Amino acid sequence: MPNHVSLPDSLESLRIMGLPPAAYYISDFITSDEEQMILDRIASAPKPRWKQLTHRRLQTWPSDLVNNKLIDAPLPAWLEEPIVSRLTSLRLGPASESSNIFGHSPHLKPNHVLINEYPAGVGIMPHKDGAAYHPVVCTVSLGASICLDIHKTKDDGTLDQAPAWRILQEPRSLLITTSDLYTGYLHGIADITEDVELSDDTVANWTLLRSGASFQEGRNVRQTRTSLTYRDVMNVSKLGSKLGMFRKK
Ligand SMILES: O=C(O)CCC(=O)C(=O)O
Ligand SMILES: [Fe+2]
Repeated sequence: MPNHVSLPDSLESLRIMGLPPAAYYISDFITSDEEQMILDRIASAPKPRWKQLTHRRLQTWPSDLVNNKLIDAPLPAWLEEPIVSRLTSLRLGPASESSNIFGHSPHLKPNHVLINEYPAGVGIMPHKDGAAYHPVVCTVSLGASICLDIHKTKDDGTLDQAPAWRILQEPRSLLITTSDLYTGYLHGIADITEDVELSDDTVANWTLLRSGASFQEGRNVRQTRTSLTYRDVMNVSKLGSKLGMFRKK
């Protein structure tokens, strides 16, 4: 297992073809050591950090949004490095003047991380991420592989239950979804214990996988998979720091 990563000069070669614009997949974005370090930090977070839903749990860093607003606060060091500097080093095109993926976002880098833990058999309902975030979403997967389903809406506005595309996310990978794919479609994860019929024909990012061959008979038996979703919350309130100032007086 390599203990370093080599990132491409441009994301263009890692674009997931056949999807609406645009999504990119990097199979080896962090090392196994980095993956384990982050999983350890997540596991050692104080219990009140977890928000327990019916079937899964999550953490939000630096905090929950209130009315789509983030109270200004830094991310903890273990979520900032090495991931954020790697994310902001990724360029969309080959030219040196080409923008990095957060080059048009309000804070020029992600300021918020959602940590979702999915036990086998548990997913997330198809949804859109909504208006709070700049439309660039970076998802780092930890622990195990899982399929993300992309859904269309039907002409009457209701959800098309059958996914239009599937993206397979391996542990230590990065998936970037932007623009139309972010705003015009829904994404979700099925509540199943096994992803099946995985192949070049059914998985949009098959040729970009670390190891398509490891999914024997096209199957991925689900294990606990944790994701880090990095986004830039557009509206940031300085309220927290102002309160801090008042307290000092
Ligand atoms: O865990 C994932 O890959 C998706 C999470 C997600 O869609 C969300 O939290 O909005
Ligand atoms: Fe989402």
